[in-house]
Amino acid sequence: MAELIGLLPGCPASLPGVAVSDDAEARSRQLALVLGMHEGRLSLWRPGGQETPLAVEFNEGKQGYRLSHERVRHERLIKALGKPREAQTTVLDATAGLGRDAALMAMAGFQVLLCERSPVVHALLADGLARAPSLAERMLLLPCEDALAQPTEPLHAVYLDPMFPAREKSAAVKKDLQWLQWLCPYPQADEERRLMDWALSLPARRVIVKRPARAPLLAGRTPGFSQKGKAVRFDVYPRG
Ligand SMILES: C[S@@+](CC[C@H](N)C(=O)[O-])C[C@H]1O[C@@H](n2cnc3c(N)ncnc32)[C@H](O)[C@@H]1O
Repeated sequence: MAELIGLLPGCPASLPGVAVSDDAEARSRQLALVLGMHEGRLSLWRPGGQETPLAVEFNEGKQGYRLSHERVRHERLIKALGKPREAQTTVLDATAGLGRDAALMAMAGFQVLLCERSPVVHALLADGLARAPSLAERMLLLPCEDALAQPTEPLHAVYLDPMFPAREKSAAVKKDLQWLQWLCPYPQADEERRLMDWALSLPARRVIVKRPARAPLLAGRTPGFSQKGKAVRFDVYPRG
């Protein structure tokens, strides 16, 4: 599907898509989405659409609020991570997406390695990090091709948040989530199993999996315990 994205002037080189000169051309070629610079940020939007373009922004709005130092320790994800052993504070976020969860972990004091396999999402994330230098000191975005690589350094945790189909009834699924769903296909059962096996094989003290509250277990694996919220839960697989 990625070839249906229009790439406006100013996009990073070598992204999958078709070069277009402006929004009007993207619309006339019936492209579903365009990527380009909007208000100084690399952004994704629907050609001719009224929605706010999607960009990674760590400093403003709801995300900026969630990232205040006082707030992050109340986040379930941070509780699921538990206390790191001294000098072993690195978390590998293997499904980084727009980096929201990774930023929470970084604000809580972890060093976060980020993998993202979608080149377009990777480019949005890289752009957001370039505009948030103090956060970027604790968030290292690995090259796109390094997804599912084999890090050798001891990790505190591996974090997985694979795509999961939105609930049928939520007609109000936000546009940016819809666009992300369009860019990043849902994993098939065998891919979920590979992802989980890979995560469990890494030198980490725990694997944490984010799921919608009522979703089945990832790859059918029973966790040691879960941090449950109304909408999502974090399944924790301690590794000793
Ligand atoms: C639900 S989103 C993650 C959202 C993220 N936790 C956040 O806070 O923004 C899932 C992301 O994982 C990525 N992904 C899925 N499988 C992957 C893999 N094997 N390696 C790297 N990224 C993967 C998808 O491209 C998608 O961007």
